[in-house]
Amino acid sequence: MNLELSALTYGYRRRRPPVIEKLDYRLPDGLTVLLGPNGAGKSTLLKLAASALAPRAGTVSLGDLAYGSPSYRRAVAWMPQAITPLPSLTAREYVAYVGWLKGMSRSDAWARAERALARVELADRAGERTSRLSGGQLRRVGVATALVHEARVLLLDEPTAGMDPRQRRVFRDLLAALRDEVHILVSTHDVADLAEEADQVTVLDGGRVLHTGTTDSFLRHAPAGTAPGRAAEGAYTALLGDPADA
Ligand SMILES: Nc1ncnc2c1ncn2[C@@H]1O[C@H](COP(=O)(O)OP(=O)(O)OP(=O)(O)O)[C@@H](O)[C@H]1O
Repeated sequence: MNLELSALTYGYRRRRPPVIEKLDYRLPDGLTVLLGPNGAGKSTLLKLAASALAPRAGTVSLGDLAYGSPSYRRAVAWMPQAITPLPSLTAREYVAYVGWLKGMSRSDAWARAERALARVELADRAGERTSRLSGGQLRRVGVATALVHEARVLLLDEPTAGMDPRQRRVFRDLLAALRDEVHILVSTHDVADLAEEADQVTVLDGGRVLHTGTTDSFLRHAPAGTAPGRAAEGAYTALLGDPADA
């Protein structure tokens, strides 16, 4: 059961051209990285997929779940760019609260919050107030909120932005460990960091899918002679054109 967008169109302002126009996209299995320049429409696409925005036209489907229904929202977890901590709640309370909001019983949510925090390696911080966690830890709490209600699709908007290299490593390992259980779509500007580890790479530009396919097929766009370790950047630049011309 894969998330599927068909002829999806969305614009923030009626009189302006849409930001996303007639977009067809099927989220593959595993870990997919969503790349694209500023303003390409990555966040908008993730919000539409999460049913946080209502499309102007087109459809979003996930099996037979009704788009935007409580069961759809339980199956699809979305982590926006900025996670606001609820200062008075501990990490465990926060994760359990999200589970409860998604329709779980209090006791279930509480028990699974513990497990979800262990999965993101934050069991030892479960009793810490969210306001005292670092940005990277807060994003791992965000992933735990998806695991608590056993989402099938995880939509992550620039989760590694602002993380130091060690935090990024922890986060990459976490996504790699989850890729067999959930379909993950993660937007990022860390081209080199995430793209080479992904199963699939999708490049969005001007609200259109410029490329989608396996990581190997993406990396093949790198010009011949690209230095080892620069393949992802080379492929990205080749697909989008030289930044000096942008
Ligand atoms: N709330 C909003 N109101 C009006 N226009 C918006 C709004 N949010 C986004 N846009 C516009 O929609 C377009 C796509 O924005 P979006 O945030 O989806 O791009 P993005 O690829 O995620 O960019 P970035 O990499 O900078 O986060 C941009 O032109 C942006 O200015």
